[in-house]
Amino acid sequence: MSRISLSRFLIEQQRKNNAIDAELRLSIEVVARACKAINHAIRKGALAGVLGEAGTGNIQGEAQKKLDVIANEVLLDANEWGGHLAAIASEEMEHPHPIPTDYPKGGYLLLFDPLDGSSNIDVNISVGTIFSLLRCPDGVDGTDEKVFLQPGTQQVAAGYTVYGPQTMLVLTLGNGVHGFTLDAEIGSWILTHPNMTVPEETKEFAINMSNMRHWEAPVKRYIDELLAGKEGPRGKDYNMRWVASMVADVHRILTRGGIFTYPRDAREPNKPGKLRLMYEANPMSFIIEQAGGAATNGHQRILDLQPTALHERVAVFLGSKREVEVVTRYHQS
Ligand SMILES: O=P(O)(O)OC[C@H]1O[C@](O)(COP(=O)(O)O)[C@@H](O)[C@@H]1O
Ligand SMILES: [Mg+2]
Ligand SMILES: [Mg+2]
Repeated sequence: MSRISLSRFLIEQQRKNNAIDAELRLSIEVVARACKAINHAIRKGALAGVLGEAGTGNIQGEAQKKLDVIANEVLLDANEWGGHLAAIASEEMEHPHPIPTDYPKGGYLLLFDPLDGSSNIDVNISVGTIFSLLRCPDGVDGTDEKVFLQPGTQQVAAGYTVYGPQTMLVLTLGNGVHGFTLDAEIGSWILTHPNMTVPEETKEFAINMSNMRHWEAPVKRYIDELLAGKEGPRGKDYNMRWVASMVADVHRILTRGGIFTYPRDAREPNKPGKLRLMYEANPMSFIIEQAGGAATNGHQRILDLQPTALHERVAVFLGSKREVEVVTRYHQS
């Protein structure tokens, strides 16, 4: 049986399905290539001296790990000369990054979380990269932050890489979700999980339970009911998993169903959640919806939210449709 590489898959999407143009295809290829280099650094770990703190902080006030900085640089470096982009935005940079004047430019905006789940790097647990692509309107300066502030419905592609027991890249171009496994010996992403779907029903949830005392009433009610199991109002026993890498938790949900939640809580009342809308919640919501699931902030569909800032935060409930519907309903009553 012939194997379908990411490159062949993307060419087919361009030529047969007209789902993407050449610029978008090349931009996705460049992101995927950079993720191979990040994978290489992660796999080397202590041998390459890449573990531990960088000794710096990002714009969000979070301490950066060495690999946060390395992954950001790898993605920037690859995409500024090889991508067909108008500008790049990252979790690790306060403002959009311009494409140098003498480099080729294009009509797309790339956003990424270069390393997701960075608290897990030093303990050898799965981490990931998340990315999102938007169009940059003609004649508009891509480095103007406002150009990035488009609702998630405007994404033309989104994906993530999970650096786990296998390295996988999961991608949507708005016509389904497809998973590619890195064949490290030949350096190719191979289509191994075509048409991934999230089952509508689930018995598995993901939340950081240690924050329970800070949750709002609808979240507390929802989780209490899951914990009550067969004897409770939901009438079944639920299992819980929390990797603390959104990428790994979402990948599990794409593979076998479940609900992932990172609600708003009372620890930092002025922040509507921990996760970032533009390069965490939006790409993951696009993927989950394309796989038949749902994603809300408890009140509204995440993809419909109008962003107001590049590093804006948002509450996240995503995964199996029925569960997302229940917790969203509880926020409305
Ligand atoms: O440590 P907590 O509060 O459970 O948060 C875990 C969440 O934070 C994150 O690690 C945030 O991502 P970054 O590592 O990119 O900042 C998510 O991947 C994960 O779901
Ligand atoms: Mg993250
Ligand atoms: Mg990160």
